[in-house]
Amino acid sequence: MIEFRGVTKQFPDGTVAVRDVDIVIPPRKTTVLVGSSGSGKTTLLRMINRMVDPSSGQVLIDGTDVATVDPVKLRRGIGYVMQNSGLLPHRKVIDNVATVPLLRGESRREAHAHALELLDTVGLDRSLADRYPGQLSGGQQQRVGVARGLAVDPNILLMDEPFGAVDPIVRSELQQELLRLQGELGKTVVFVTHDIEEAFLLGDQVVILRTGGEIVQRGAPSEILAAPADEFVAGFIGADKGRRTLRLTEVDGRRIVVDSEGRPAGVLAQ
Ligand SMILES: Nc1ncnc2c1ncn2[C@@H]1O[C@H](COP(=O)(O)OP(=O)(O)OP(=O)(O)O)[C@@H](O)[C@H]1O
Repeated sequence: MIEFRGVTKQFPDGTVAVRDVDIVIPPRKTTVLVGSSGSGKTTLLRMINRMVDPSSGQVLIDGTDVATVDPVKLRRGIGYVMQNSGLLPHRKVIDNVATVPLLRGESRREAHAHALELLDTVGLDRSLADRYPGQLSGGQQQRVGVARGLAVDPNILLMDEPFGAVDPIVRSELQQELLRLQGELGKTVVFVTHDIEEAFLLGDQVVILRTGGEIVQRGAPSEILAAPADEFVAGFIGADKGRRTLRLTEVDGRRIVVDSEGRPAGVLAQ
């Protein structure tokens, strides 16, 4: 479990990115932080692996304050997947995936065997292992990014707008792939997006933030859809515009999110 307790982050120039945030992130579930640009999502995510330290308050992982853990050690146990995949362009796919296992002391042979298995896990053909990132499509690069995030066999996977830079069809494939993976692996996933539909599709818990890093509402997608906390949330989910108004419906016992024209936007996991 990850817990934010009264966390505030003020940068040296005076910008308050996050203000007095409390969040409980349950294990083996996906929590999505969603909000408009500048609402503090990335700052919150980076406080989990100490790429950013809070100005006040605490971030705890399984009861331990991360401030007491060596950042390098901490990061080796937490997968991190970012937008544009963050791959090293001059290193082959296999070496990108094997980087952290090598740092952790696995032999080259072990790390490469492990990396090939991870390509299978994320649905990539092993024949791509010897290519360089620039020789892959955007969607393939993102899958390699996910494989690299999983390479340390982390309990926690942090994902910062990982599907933001690909076209809608590939994005939808990657979302489905993440749902499949999560069903198999059961990691504690913390996922950042500014896309509310993506948040409702992927999140067991959705945390909606507004500028200044304040939480406006948190809950299961069905709870937020059923009772938006205020006009900001209603506006964010489109309920005030009659446009893309998301609502819940039930088909064959499954709860489906549909838009105002009845087009399915996603299926709720629970
Ligand atoms: N190193 C920094 N120094 C000063 N201000 C910063 C720094 N990093 C982030 N900020 C500011 O903190 C606020 C929150 O930024 P953050 O990147 O967490 O937002 P975000 O919700 O992830 O936005 P986006 O969706 O655009 O990535 C913004 O106003 C940003 O300009």
